[in-house]
Amino acid sequence: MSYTELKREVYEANMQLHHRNLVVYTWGNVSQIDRDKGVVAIKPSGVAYEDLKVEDIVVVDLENTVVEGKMRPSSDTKTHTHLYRHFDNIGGVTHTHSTYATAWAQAQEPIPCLGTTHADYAYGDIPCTAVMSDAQIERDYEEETGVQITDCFTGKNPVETPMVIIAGHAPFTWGKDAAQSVYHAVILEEIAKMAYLTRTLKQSVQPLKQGIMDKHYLRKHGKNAYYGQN
Ligand SMILES: O=C(CO)[C@@H](O)[C@H](O)COP(=O)(O)O
Repeated sequence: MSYTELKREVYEANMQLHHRNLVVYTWGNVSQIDRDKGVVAIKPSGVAYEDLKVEDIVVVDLENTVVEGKMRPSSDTKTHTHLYRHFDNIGGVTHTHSTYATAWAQAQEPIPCLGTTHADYAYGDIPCTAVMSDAQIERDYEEETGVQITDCFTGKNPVETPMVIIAGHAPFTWGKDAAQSVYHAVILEEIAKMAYLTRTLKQSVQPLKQGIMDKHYLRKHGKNAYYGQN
């Protein structure tokens, strides 16, 4: 894929965030990787979606060096590239401050699987990262945000749960490309809203039984969550 095609796909995905009302003003960003070229196209920092143009999309390498583009890449670039370096089966990453997912992130609580809608898209809780240490914040907040995400996915498959909430911050989602990472961001916001409303209706409601989660996982992935059998 040429840089032009990559930038076009990333531009369209960012505009989907805006059209789906998942972002306000300049919040959030979407990227996509071209693994053959070893580059990532990402939204420029501080640009309102209404003003965004395809040519504004910035191309960086996996060490965050700009290889094409006049604008500064998103302030979250290091988080995106960290995920691409550690999750080798993802092609697109989205970050938003969508209201309900961000509320769960600010509460520093994982989103429990309270219904089959959730079970269709994520296996078990949607994880919340651990609170970052002062040393991590001092070192490099954006890079350490990526570390917090990959740490909380130790032993978990990022394809089975393509979403996470960052304690005290907001959500990140991913997928096979930028468009699918945005799709997962839309789904996450709906799941977060349903979970919040469910808990508001009945605080003591329990998560789905494992058997139901397994059935939904089997239907979606064609294998048992635990046993990996087809
Ligand atoms: O999380 C944050 C700020 O808390 C950022 O994601 C902003 O929401 C967007 O930053 P840029 O991509 O414009 O640098």
